Amino acid sequence: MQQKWLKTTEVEVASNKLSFYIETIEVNQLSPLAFFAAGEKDYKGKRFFWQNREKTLTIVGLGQAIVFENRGNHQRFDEIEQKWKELTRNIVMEEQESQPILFGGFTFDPDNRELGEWDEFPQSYFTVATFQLIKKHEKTYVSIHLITEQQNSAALFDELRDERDRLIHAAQVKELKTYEKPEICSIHERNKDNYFQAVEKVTNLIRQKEADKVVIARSLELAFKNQPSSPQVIYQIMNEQPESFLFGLERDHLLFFGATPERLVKVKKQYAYSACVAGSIKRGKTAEEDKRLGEQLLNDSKNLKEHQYVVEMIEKTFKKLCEEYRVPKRPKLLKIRDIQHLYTPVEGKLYNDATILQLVKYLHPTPALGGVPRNKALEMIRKYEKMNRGLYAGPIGWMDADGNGEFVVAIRSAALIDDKAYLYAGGGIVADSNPMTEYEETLVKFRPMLRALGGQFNE
Ligand SMILES: C=C(O[C@H]1C=CC=C(C(=O)O)[C@@H]1O)C(=O)O
Ligand SMILES: [Mg+2]
Repeated sequence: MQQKWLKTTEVEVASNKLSFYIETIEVNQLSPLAFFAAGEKDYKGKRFFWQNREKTLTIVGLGQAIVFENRGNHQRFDEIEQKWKELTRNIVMEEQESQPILFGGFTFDPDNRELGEWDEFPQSYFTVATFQLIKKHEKTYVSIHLITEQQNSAALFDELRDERDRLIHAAQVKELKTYEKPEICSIHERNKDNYFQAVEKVTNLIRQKEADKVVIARSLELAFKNQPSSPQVIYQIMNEQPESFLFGLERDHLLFFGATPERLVKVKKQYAYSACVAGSIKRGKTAEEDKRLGEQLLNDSKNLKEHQYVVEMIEKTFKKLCEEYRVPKRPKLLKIRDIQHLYTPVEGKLYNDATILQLVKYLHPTPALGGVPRNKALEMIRKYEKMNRGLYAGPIGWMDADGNGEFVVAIRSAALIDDKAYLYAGGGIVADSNPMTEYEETLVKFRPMLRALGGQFNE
């Protein structure tokens, strides 16, 4: 096994008896998915996977050095921020190749009371992995994280080194493994009638000026012949959705995974980057038709309105948190495998004390997932949608000890629980929405997950 030892660090955790031990090595040629799969037996339910859209950063976590969970409604962003700061305050990591990463997600709406597949899930769920792989610009680092009260942990740390070497070896053996698609035995459109009623009701309320925009979603339930595995489905989205951000987050029996085109916010050295992604049309079957559909979308007043609400809200947030920022005047097209969207990137230089989790707190939910006005829209979603979104449409992502990180909006996503999967998709309802068109838009938005899970539809 070729590897280069980089650094072992021990830090005292502020205002606590804990110590945080970190050791990082650089390894040659290691497939992140194979490393994830190497944890199938011992770390299932305690793993995560992340890949950015540019494919310059992949992060895999196996095991949990620490878990931050929050079941309360409010302050959940501040609470995670404070816990992470406390844990990392004494870590000096500037310019390190590989840092400890806090990875996890926030549910869409902590005030939603609908029962279902998310009953066990906390409102925020973040972990630092025991074994963390980072692949950054073709270099791969594997770190061990141990957070413990124990004074003498040398023997324990040696065991972790052996375990790390075992995992790396197992991943190298499995490097080129391919996975079949799962076999579906039934697909059920849950609450389909309710969805049509909700869209109609909300459209009417918008026409009566009760709100400007509300995003209504629905879900599909799939049952499989055999229980699919997490590496099996992540493998599919890696092959099929190269233009999207990919994520997978396990907690006990649940894997939440997806391929989203929508960045909520990225922070790098005090610069913040967000994106307004809202307004949709399908891809064309030929280059010509695709171009025509794109032009149609760029000039469609209903979709432009859907989009504009998002731009206004993100711009307002950047104005508050940035000393300078830039918002293009007109949207562009963002084309991914199944769909094209209106897209406006936003960037700015943060005031010194602004943090990524503050941005997440202010931005979530943008009107691409919630609506305008925000609280009114959330009330209507709770009242008419009649499902619990769980992590769907919530912020999911990572941050490091220096405050850099990236969160995406967890759409084009599904929860896999044993031999069932729940897929989610929604769309922005405005005054001139039509229920059938919105329904058809959700069908297109289900495609990425449906395809990955072995579903059939006419391409
Ligand atoms: C709510 C979803 O998409 C949002 C993001 C992009 C375009 C959207 C739209 O055109 O309605 C939605 O606002 C979803 O995919 O489930
Ligand atoms: Mg739409």
